[in-house]
Amino acid sequence: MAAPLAKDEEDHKKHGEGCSHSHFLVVAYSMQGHVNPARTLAHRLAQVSGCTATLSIPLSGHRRMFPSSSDDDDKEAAIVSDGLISYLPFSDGVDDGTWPIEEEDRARRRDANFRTLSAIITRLAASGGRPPVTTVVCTLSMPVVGEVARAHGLPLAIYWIQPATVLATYYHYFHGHDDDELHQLLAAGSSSNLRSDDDEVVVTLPGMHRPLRIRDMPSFLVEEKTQDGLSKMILQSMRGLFQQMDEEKPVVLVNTFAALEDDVVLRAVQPYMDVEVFAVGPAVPLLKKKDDGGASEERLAQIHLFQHDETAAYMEWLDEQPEKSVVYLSFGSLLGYTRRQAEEVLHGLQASGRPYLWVVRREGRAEEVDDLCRLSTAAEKKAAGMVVEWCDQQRVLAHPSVGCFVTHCGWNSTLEAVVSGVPMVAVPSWSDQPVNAWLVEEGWQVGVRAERDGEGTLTRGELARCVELVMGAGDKAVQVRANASGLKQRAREAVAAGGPLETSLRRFVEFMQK
Ligand SMILES: O=c1ccn([C@@H]2O[C@H](COP(=O)(O)OP(=O)(O)O[C@H]3O[C@H](CO)[C@@H](O)[C@H](O)[C@H]3O)[C@@H](O)[C@H]2O)c(=O)[nH]1
Repeated sequence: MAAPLAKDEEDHKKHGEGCSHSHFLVVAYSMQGHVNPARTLAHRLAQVSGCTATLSIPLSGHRRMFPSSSDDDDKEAAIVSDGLISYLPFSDGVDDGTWPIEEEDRARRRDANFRTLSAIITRLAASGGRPPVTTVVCTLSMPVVGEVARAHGLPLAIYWIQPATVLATYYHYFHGHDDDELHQLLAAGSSSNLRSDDDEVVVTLPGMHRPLRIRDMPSFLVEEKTQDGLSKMILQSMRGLFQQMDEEKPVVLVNTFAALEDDVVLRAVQPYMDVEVFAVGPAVPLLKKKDDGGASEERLAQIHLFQHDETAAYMEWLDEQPEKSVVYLSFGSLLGYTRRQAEEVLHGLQASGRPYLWVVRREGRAEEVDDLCRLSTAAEKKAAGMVVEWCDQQRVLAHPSVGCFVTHCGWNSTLEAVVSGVPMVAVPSWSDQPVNAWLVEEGWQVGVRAERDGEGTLTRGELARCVELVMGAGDKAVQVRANASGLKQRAREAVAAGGPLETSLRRFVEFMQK
């Protein structure tokens, strides 16, 4: 997918030098859950008339996306294009995908990130074929991106790639006073007489009409006193992001759409945050199918940061399964399995009596889990299920044989299931996932939340019970499936040509041109 005539160059020529042209530099971390929505946003912006977009992620991830791209340290990275947007990496000077722990290392890498991101803006301004960058879009919290934008005198937009409900929760948490209801609840939750699974203890955040329980809150807030180093670091960086929003008032783009969270954006976010908020989701490219009707978007091949299990022939296997019969299970791109959890999942899937497709990434897999996966893929089990290391999840969820998604409720996975109308069994783990599970179960009623046991494991019995609850013949299952297909329809209306997503993106572009 190497360089030359890209749509953005053509566009630039077409619009001529004097004409107002927007070039969005979208910056994201090298994580699948960040790259996917960032790339989709960049693609959609590039399709707005007079717009160009470039996606920039750390070099470590860029190399995984484009294995054949230049790897020579002395040379400038080649600009890659997929015909719609360009890709140019930035570098932390180490480029091995690790996170810096030591203060000194962190400062060094931050300097390198600043220099190389800044160089991208300079380079794009100098390259004749492309218009200069006019807006920098930063995915969640990346403080250095704001600094670079400031240094170049460019406006910054924050791209919130989680639900508006999570945005509202953090906002009210960081803006709470000591006597604030939310703070009292969380403080009480971490003391001995209240447990985080206590259903009686609820809080209604300003502007939200449904109450949240402690267990529905983002994990970083609930565990503030007990959390590990990584969670502390993430909460700290979220705090910084909200401070930045208070001080600089950047535009905020949210990966959501009206049918999911209109009331939250209007009542719990917009009146409090005092910034322009644009709903630009769902950031899930639609697969073009014959019966897609109004959906005009064509999906460019998904880019994966993980080795794609091409040999597993899982799509062919899905073709052989009856309609809506398969349980698809994946816990996203970050979580791993303990031996016990893998055993419980395997037996739970088998006990469900339905065909299953299970993703167990090699990375983060306990060694002993390997045998289990071999066991599950052995010939005699093949009719029952398949285990793959990584799949094209968006294609899997769009496959007619898939009847249920057992998910950790990463926001991308959740939206992908919504867009495909697949009912969910929610097994949230950390970060925004408990909130997302609450939206699935209580908000839109398109799935059920599974309970973990005292050790935090999803047991085989619970898994089989929940799968039956959404795939079986009971009233609840029938209702959940009807809701899921209704929401799919509304997601399609949101992204249809001339629909609310297009309007919102155009309004955002116009706002940035003022
Ligand atoms: O075999 C697989 C498994 C996953 N995916 C894709 O990987 C992405 C995973 O994203 P997500 O579902 O959001 O999960 P995480 O990778 O865990 O994402 C992190 O980032 C998200 C966005 O901030 C948060 O919502 C999550 O809680 C956080 O864990 C999705 O687009 C999937 O389609 C594949 O393509 N193939």
